[in-house]
Amino acid sequence: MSQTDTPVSSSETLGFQAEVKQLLHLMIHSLYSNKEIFLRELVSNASDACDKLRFEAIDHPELFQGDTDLRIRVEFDKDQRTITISDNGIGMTRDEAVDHLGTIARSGTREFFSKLTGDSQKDAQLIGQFGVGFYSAFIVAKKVSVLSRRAGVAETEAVMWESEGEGDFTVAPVEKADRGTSVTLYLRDGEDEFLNGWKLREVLRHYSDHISLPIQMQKEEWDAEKAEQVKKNEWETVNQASALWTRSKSDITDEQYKEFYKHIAHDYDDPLAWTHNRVEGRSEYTQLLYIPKHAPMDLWDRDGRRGVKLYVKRVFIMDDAEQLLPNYLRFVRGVIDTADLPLNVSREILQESRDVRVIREGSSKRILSLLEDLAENQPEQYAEFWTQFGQVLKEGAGEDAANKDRIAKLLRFASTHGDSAAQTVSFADYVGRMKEGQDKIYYVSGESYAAASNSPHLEIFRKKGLEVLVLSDRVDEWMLSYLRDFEGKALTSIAKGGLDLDQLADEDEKKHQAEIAETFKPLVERLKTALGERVKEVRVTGRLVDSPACVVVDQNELSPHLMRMLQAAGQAAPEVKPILEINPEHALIGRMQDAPEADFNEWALLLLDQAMLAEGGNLADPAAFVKRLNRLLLNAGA
Ligand SMILES: Nc1ncnc2c1ncn2[C@@H]1O[C@H](COP(=O)(O)OP(=O)(O)OP(=O)(O)O)[C@@H](O)[C@H]1O
Repeated sequence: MSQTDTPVSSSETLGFQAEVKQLLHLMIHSLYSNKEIFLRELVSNASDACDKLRFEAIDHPELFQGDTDLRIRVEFDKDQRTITISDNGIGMTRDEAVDHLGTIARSGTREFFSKLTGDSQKDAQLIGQFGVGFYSAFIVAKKVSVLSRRAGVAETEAVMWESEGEGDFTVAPVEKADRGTSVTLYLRDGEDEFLNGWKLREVLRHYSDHISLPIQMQKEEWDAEKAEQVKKNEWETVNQASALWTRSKSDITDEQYKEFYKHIAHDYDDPLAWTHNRVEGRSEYTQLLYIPKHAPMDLWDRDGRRGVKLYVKRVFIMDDAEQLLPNYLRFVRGVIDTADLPLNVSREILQESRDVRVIREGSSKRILSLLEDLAENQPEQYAEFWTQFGQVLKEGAGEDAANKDRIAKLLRFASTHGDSAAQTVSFADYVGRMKEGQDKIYYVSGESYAAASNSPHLEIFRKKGLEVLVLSDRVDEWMLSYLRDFEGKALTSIAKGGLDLDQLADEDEKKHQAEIAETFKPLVERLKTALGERVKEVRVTGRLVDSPACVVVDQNELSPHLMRMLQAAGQAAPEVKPILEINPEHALIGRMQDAPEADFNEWALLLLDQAMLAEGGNLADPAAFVKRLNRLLLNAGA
């Protein structure tokens, strides 16, 4: 080997960030049954380091210093009981080693640690979602040494980072003849199975075959005299060493697709589905896109990591290329490799490029097709997808006008049909169950499933057996402002006034309603006087069965739920006065009519307040409500 590790000055001992200590502990205890993944993680880092160098060298070719054959090497030493993974990639300076190997800079770190339960089985699952990375070396190693020299810096400015994976690590300046990083693992007792060329090759082929760079090991030959494999002074490549996405689909096994996903997505779990296509013609690009099984920790983080890596003619250009997919598909992970962009493309150029627009449209369509296929042919998988990413996909109804109709078909909702909070009903299911004469898709919205599904507005729908979609995700109201109908059937809130159920009522019912309205006119007038400015209108309704009253707003006004959301977000929302609708058939309304004039005002206010509460609203003066309620209860008992 051409590298030395003679310290040229004293070393420094530094402490790990608290989370690193926790992660190390967790990893060693929970991933023990799958320990060979350390090799995948270290090879993956080596490959990323080479990609980074190749990218920096586009503008600074001198960084190569004549050595352009990027490769990864894996060696083992039976006597020392070590395994070394080395690369001639970008390398690290002292500060980079301290930052990258002593802390966890990833977004979502805090959420991750707050979710840990102490139950190692559950935590092992979580750690998979978090991605394990470099620290997985400590699953098999009692000590890890990282010798690294950043491309472009002097031989004397290399760094030696060492740790036993307890609370701290040391860094010392050293010399290193060539650029890149060597990670040496001093194996724990009992891990000798990895000190074997055959075993290492097997693990590499299994987990790292998709790596596009050559992974080399020393050739070995059987020595009959010694009766053992003897290493030769020659390197051989043990993987296919071609970028996976450039291979033809028929040459790639599912296992290879899955391993590649784990490499690029930093996920420990298999993906849910993927799509791999080469587009030729006016624009030329290859896409290999995956849908993960779990939502990443930073899905709702504005600065969260996006998942698509951009390559130009096989050269890695950037992670996180957010222009390649619309925001509502931010959960997709994968690679897009294009021949249409220059190697020195910047994020700014990406933003304006027509070619990028074409890729984005093409990729969105591919993902939507993949989802349609899942929904159609693997409904259980689709349900899994929906639980994890449904809320994000709903954003698409507003964000992607061109694909709005396709997205609408992919949406799933809770509904009164199944009376369950599970979002499993599509618009098509709903339309298929519509009653004769029904031309609208009805929905009710609220802060939670419980609040929405207990809304008094639902009573008449339940009575008539009309299905209503129950919407309670934060994004729903926003989505509804873009999605007004589905295949010509208007999406209609049942909490808005002017609900036209007439077409579904028979003649007798209509007559009955008209008579009642007439009979109760005087009561309505009294209520209007009593409530004054508090309400926009008071009227008799046929939509209630069990409740005495409810509040509604006009069709073109903001729903009370949306208004509360706007207020909670600190936005100015116009004041909307409610319309109070009363159920003349309710016993309480009968009681009111007979109440002495002095009590009538109290009853009126109580009726309005309880209708507001039932609908999920807040009362301006809750204490007054309680006092009034108690007084009337006492009177009733008297
Ligand atoms: N061989 C290497 N060459 C250069 N830098 C490296 C190498 N290995 C690790 N690093 C640096 O250390 C950082 C931390 O590595 P680590 O594997 O823990 O996390 P990651 O690769 O960013 O993400 P993940 O944990 O999901 O794999 C890397 O992002 C990189 O900057």
